[in-house]
Amino acid sequence: MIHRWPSPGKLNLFLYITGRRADGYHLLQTLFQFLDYGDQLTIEPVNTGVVRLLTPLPGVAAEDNLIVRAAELLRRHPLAAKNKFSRPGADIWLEKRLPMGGGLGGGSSNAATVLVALNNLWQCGLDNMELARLGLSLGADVPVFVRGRAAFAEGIGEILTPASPPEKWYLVAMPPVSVSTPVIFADPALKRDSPARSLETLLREPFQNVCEPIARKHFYEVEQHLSWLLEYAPSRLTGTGACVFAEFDTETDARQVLEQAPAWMHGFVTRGVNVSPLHDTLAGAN
Ligand SMILES: C[C@@](CO)(OP(=O)(O)O)[C@H](O)COP(=O)(O)OP(=O)(O)OC[C@H]1O[C@@H](n2ccc(N)nc2=O)[C@H](O)[C@@H]1O
Ligand SMILES: Nc1ncnc2c1ncn2[C@@H]1O[C@H](COP(=O)(O)OP(=O)(O)O)[C@@H](O)[C@H]1O
Repeated sequence: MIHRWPSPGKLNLFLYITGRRADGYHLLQTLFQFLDYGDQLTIEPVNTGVVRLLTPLPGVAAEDNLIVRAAELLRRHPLAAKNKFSRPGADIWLEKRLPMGGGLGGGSSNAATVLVALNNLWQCGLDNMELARLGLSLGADVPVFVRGRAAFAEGIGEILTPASPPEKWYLVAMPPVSVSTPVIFADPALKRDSPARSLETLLREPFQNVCEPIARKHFYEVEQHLSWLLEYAPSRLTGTGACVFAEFDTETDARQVLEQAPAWMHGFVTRGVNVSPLHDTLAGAN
């Protein structure tokens, strides 16, 4: 049986850095919301003991692909041995819509979708907490996608408090550059001393992303896209970039601005959602 699973994008509605851990990782305070837009994974569970990704991503070796790494992690988990297949394996196809290095969390979301979907299809019986813990070893943003609730994240992204920000409409613009997260985090000018504040306080203040001035400085395309959007609506960088988003109260308003966009700007309009489309699918599968 072949199954289709959504792998949604995310936005960081705000992002502050409050310090660093001893290992150099940055301590964040960020608000995650999902997008009703993203990649699609088609998964066929098979009893071969082999995980295959049949749609390679240019520039990413299969063994480095977060889809394969997530599936292997679950396959080797002691509890996965108890699953319905004697030799759990999977054939996986990816329809990629989220730009890589876009700050929309595509790779992390792909990993989370594989963990949640294969846990269901192989009937491993791991709970979301255990899947999120497994996911954290693949990337800081995997746990929020596994848990599937909009959340205020602290630590390096793994301390999650569910949140319910307004579900606005967004015009997400995709500058044609891939921003590597370490490039932004390595810049000495990055503001790393924001005071740690409560979610209530942060929700009352104007939302900011401290990575934005760094991404604008390093990448002309980010500067160009953000400057254009700011003429029409409140707009910010997501994550460490490259994507930027403008927020609107209605879909019509967002679409009107996209229609006026210059030829060099590519983007899409979608709604922010506080429950991940992945979890809507999971609820339907059970
Ligand atoms: C900062 C965020 C906000 O969403 O940026 P985006 O990647 O979404 O743009 C993410 O948490 C990023 O998560 P992710 O992209 O998975 O980063 P990882 O692969 O875990 O880490 C890549 C590298 O970034 C640096 N890094 C990452 C996360 C963090 N809190 N502090 C760091 O200093 C480390 O040098 C690490 O080796
Ligand atoms: N399945 C995958 N989808 C996207 N990127 C992946 C995947 N597997 C590994 N990667 C690597 O992870 C990097 C970050 O990708 P992505 O999560 O899309 O960006 P971001 O973290 O900026 O949102 C990519 O540049 C790529 O090298």
